[in-house]
Amino acid sequence: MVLKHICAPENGEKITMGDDGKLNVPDQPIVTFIEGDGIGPDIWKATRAMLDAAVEKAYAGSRKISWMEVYAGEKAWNLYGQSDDAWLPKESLDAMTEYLVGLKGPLTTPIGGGMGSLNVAIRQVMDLYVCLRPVKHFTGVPSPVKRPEDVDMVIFRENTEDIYAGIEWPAGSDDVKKVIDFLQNEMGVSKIRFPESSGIGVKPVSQEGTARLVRAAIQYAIDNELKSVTLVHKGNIMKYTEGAFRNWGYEIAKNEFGAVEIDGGPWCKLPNGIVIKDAIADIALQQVLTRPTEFDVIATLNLNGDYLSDALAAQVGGIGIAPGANINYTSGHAIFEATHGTAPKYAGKDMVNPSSMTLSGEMMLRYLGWTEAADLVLKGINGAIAAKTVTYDFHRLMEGATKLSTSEFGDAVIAHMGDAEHTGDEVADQYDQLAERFKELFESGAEKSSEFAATAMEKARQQLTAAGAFSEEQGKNLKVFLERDFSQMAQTMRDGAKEKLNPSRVSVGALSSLYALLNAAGLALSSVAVRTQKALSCRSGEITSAGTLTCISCDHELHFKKTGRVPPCPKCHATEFRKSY
Ligand SMILES: NC(=O)C1=CN([C@@H]2O[C@H](COP(=O)(O)OP(=O)(O)OC[C@H]3O[C@@H](n4cnc5c(N)ncnc54)[C@H](OP(=O)(O)O)[C@@H]3O)[C@@H](O)[C@H]2O)C=CC1
Ligand SMILES: O=C(O)CCC(=O)C(=O)O
Ligand SMILES: [Mg+2]
Repeated sequence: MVLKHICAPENGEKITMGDDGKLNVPDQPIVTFIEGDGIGPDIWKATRAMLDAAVEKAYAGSRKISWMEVYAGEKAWNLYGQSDDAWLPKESLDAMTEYLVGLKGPLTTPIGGGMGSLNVAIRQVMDLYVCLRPVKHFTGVPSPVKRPEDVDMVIFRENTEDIYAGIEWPAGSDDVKKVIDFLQNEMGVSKIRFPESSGIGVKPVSQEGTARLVRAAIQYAIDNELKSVTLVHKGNIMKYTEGAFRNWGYEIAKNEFGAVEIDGGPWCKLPNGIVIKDAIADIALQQVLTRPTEFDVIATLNLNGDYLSDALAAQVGGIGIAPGANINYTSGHAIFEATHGTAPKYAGKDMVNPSSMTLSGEMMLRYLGWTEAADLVLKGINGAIAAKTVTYDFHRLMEGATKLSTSEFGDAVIAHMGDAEHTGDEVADQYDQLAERFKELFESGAEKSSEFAATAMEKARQQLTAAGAFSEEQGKNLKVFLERDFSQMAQTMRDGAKEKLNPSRVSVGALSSLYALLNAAGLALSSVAVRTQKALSCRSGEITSAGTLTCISCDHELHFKKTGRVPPCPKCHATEFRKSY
């Protein structure tokens, strides 16, 4: 590809899509970015610093993003010669297509005339058919509703069709006269109230477009073990577009996912219990506010999705913390961007909340499989909000908060990435503390043997007991659990089953410490005593690190995302479990 203004970074490789439908992500992937108009440069600068810091902290230099700037909007217009096609240069579209994944700032769209939306153009040209917008409350964020924590939804907005397709003609133009003439004389339309002064827009909604959107939404609900998918439409009025969306949506659920109707339909249920239902858009807008717990995944058309995403964002603290992604799950192309626009009155003031773009970056890291870095971004944002160090939008609604600029907030988030982990359960926190101290002591010693590991673990217990972290007896119990998890994990890794360790869980608590230690020590710890299966099993009441516990009696699985206390089996009440990762 010959590039005029875009410079491919010297270091870095392309992300590609494999034949198996999975992304191949090198350790130094080239990721495109568009700064954007208005507040775009402010939030991009802070976001880049936060994402780079998270990646550096998570992977200590073994992974790094090679950012490549591509141009759109005002910056492109100035750079590419101030012509009509300079707003979104072809080479920018080509580069975003070639490099697959990007992060984008907001772009201005004039109202009531002028060029069409560049944002919509990127989605259409790259065929990014899903606009994915998760809406979730962060503890401590001010909200106008009583229970913002009840809002935990993901919007799947169709991104390439509907009235957003940009097929429209202005009132009085020759084109609109032709269209109205055709409608009246060829199609027998008599319902255009003021034909002489009407503008006309066209709303294409296809079966294929609906199917791929709804398919992605249902798959997401399955992958994330959610309870329902709601098709939101205005199909009572717009029967052959929005009504068809609803009908095609149900067909996909039945034909591709084995859904069966509940009580004669149209609601239906997948074999795993996920309910597929629908709601007319006006009442849906009320119900997401009054009964948010009844919505998990919302699959909807382009315009409805646009309205719903800003309205829902308000319930969890506003548009300053509303991330999003535009994705084609088949080709792998994905451009991540905030839900909000260019907020021109704040442009260049280093004032607005960058979280919307940073959380879009967090979604991007997760999309790349860089879960540990994504978790650190969340940890940093949670930490900054918990410390009440926030930007103006939250500050104006929070008691006793400190107001930070965009860049200062970014620095605060980076600082909080290093906070100690807390599980919320005191004993689980003590266990994580013991694991972390054990790791530190082991790493600081020159010797890397299993004997030294045993010494370091005992020393960690003694030090923390002396420091008052727990009692003598608690410390002894915790050490038994830690020894068990350590041996179990060493065995998993010794069996060459490192890949069985789900990386999304490895970054959490004791599991993270043990993983880092065993990963670094390698074969030196291969002689950690192999215990009997009995001694390696976990029992109800004990503490254990993140992982999967399988009931020895009925094979029911419990998925621990962080360190916690083992409960009795919720299915058969047995008390003994096998652990895996
Ligand atoms: N994907 C995209 O690129 C999008 C582009 N746009 C375009 O953006 C332009 C401006 O649109 P507009 O309707 O003003 O909507 P905006 O989303 O740009 O801004 C509206 C208001 O939302 C609040 N806000 C937005 N971003 C932030 C942030 N990061 N932190 C805190 N508060 C924030 C501000 O509210 P307050 O003043 O109350 O603090 C702001 O005045 C238009 O040209 C539009 O077409 C719009 C949406 C998406
Ligand atoms: O393209 C635009 O200017 C606005 C788009 C928008 O509001 C959105 O995609 O949410
Ligand atoms: Mg919008």
